[in-house]
Amino acid sequence: MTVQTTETASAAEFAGVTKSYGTVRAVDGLDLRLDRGTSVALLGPNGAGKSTAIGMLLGLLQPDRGTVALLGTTPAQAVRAGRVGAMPQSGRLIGGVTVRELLGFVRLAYARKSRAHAKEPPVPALSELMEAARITELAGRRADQLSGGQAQRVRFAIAMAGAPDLIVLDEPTAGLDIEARRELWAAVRGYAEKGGTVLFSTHYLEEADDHADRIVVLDRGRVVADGTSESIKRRVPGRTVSFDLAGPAPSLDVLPGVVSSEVSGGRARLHTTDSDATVLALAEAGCVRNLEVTGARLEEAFLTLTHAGPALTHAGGAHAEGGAR
Ligand SMILES: Nc1ncnc2c1ncn2[C@@H]1O[C@H](COP(=O)(O)OP(=O)(O)OP(=O)(O)O)[C@@H](O)[C@H]1O
Repeated sequence: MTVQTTETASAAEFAGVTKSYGTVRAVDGLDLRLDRGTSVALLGPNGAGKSTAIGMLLGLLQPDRGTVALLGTTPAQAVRAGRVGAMPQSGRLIGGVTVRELLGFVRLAYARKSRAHAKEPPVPALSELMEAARITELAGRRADQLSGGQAQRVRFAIAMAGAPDLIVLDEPTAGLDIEARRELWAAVRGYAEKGGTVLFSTHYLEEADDHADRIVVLDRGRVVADGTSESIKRRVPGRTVSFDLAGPAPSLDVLPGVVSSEVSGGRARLHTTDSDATVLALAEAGCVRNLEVTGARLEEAFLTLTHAGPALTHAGGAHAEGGAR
């Protein structure tokens, strides 16, 4: 039998976890194991149960059934020991202090704790923390007078202040512009590259594609897909044919193989189960330029796998790839 110490245990583990609010079952029999040193994206349409799962992982909510373990202990113990850093979806930064003062205060609280438990890793220096979160130039600014992107990076620095083994980010880039999103992800990547474990939820599918080693798709509280981005895309049969319309558009939906179509800004995108036949028919119609045939994108896979899409083809049938779950 393998003995799991807190050092060798998985980063997080849900076993048969269920949580309801009244008659709404937000999380429904969740089994999920997150390995250390990985970046995992939690995807799902609104109401899929992502925040509820994260709330239980952080010990903010108690499961009705099942167990949640965090770094080999209970969520409450791991959080109290500063071993997990969290960026919740909402929450204002306190007013009247500068970013440097706020971070200094949080860091000091962790440093005291770290001295009290000599085994824990030392907390990072303030300058190191600000550099890692890309907020050095904000040090003298009032914490309650920052833009959305700046405030998120400060929250990220707060999450990092205790040198955590795991960070949990609940929709970290919601409402941020492209530049602010890029800055935040650069900071998260820096943490992951040093071996940190990251769990994040997002509605931006390209963020999951770009920043996660593994994607877990939830729908109605259940796991409906689990694997790499590539493996999830492969679950959607067929391919996407895109082209610029060069002339009046034919009836795209009736072309051979086509199951759906959309036209936007003069460019058509067809989802087809027989790309060869579709392309031949388009060539005969002679109305296409800049033709491109690609596999399904994560967005198509997501829409197919969850009730957010028109077709509920696989819901309820969890599919795991690799690793222990
Ligand atoms: N405090 C609450 N009281 C009652 N119902 C709740 C509560 N919190 C969540 N729910 C319900 O539980 C379900 C799961 O919600 P949850 O917020 O976990 O989903 P989510 O995937 O995080 O959604 P979103 O992407 O919109 O943030 C939804 O049906 C939601 O309405």
